Amino acid sequence: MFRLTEEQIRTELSGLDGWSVLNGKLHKDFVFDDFIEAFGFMCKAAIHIEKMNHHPEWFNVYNKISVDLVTHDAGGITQNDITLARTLNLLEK
Ligand SMILES: C[C@H](O)[C@H](O)[C@H]1CNC2=NC(N)=NC(=O)C2=N1
Repeated sequence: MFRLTEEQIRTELSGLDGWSVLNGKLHKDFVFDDFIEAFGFMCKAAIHIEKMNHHPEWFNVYNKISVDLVTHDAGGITQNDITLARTLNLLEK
């Protein structure tokens, strides 16, 4: 898996609501109604994450989840990170 160029990342970001590049990783802060909604999102996401074998760096406090996506094996952002970001946005609804 190859790292995406700045240009490719910028293009992909235009279709990824709420995501940005922060410290070389795709970043988004999710906010839910309460802790159970937030944790339920993490549970739903876990199924897709495991299926993709592509894992986020995420931090949860009560109803908020900060997510960072980077491909560790490539040392940067790859298509897998874009795909997972898109998947997380679909689960957010
Ligand atoms: C052994 C296992 O397949 C690898 O470590 C996978 C697991 N999940 C992963 N997740 C992420 N974000 N990056 C990786 O490079 C990665 N590699």
